[in-house]
Amino acid sequence: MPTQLILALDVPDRETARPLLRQLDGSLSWVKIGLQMFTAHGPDWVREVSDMGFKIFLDLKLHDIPNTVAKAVESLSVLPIHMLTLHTLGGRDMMAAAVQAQQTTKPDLQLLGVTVLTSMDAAALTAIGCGNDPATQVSRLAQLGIDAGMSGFVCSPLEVGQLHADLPTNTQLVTPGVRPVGADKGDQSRVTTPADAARAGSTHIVVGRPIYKAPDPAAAARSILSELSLA
Ligand SMILES: O=c1ccn([C@@H]2O[C@H](COP(=O)(O)O)[C@@H](O)[C@H]2O)c(=O)[nH]1
Repeated sequence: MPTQLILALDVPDRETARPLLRQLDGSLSWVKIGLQMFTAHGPDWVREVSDMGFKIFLDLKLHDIPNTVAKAVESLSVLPIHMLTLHTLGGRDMMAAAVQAQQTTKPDLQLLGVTVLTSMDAAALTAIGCGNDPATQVSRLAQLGIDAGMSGFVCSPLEVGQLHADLPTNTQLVTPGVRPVGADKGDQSRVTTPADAARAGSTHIVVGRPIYKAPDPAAAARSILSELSLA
């Protein structure tokens, strides 16, 4: 399966998002709804984007005690979503409780564990008391997630090769931290190009600002898709 492109739709409101989605309809299958739009517009927005024909990656990065996360997964299971994130840092029991809730309520939902945020570099990990470099920490958290029954992970494309080698072959490896050559990195630290992410084995790449801030978002998306198809 070729690497899929997911648009991170981090815009302030529906009035901004709707025309963007209409422009991108036809070239894109996946839209990521994250904290900004979900806190503003909630489940109704998820249903609206799904009704437009997009597959939904709901990126809420759940992180709480096991019972609370499991109940949140149950509540979210009524929504038309295909992927949902939680933080692997919540630990094995939290992930296992989430997996159990997902299997009972929505067996086709992919639960993805966020490993080390792509905005963090080695110094940022040291500052929170983690002695591992990002690659070692990503591998450790992903292995914990596999033990808990998780179906995939969010990491930087820089770690995908190692995870590919270490994890079961059907593991979804979803990578933000992707920038076309010359694009502004913004607050991202661990980045590569779409082509390099595809060659490393990302199953999906997540791209936001380089598309929705581009003068022509549809052209920006087409260019990334073409880069993925040639990789
Ligand atoms: O480690 C992570 C986890 C999630 N994200 C999300 O991906 C997008 C990236 O947007 P860009 O504008 O392309 O930087 C954004 O929604 C993040 O919340 C991430 O970047 N890193």
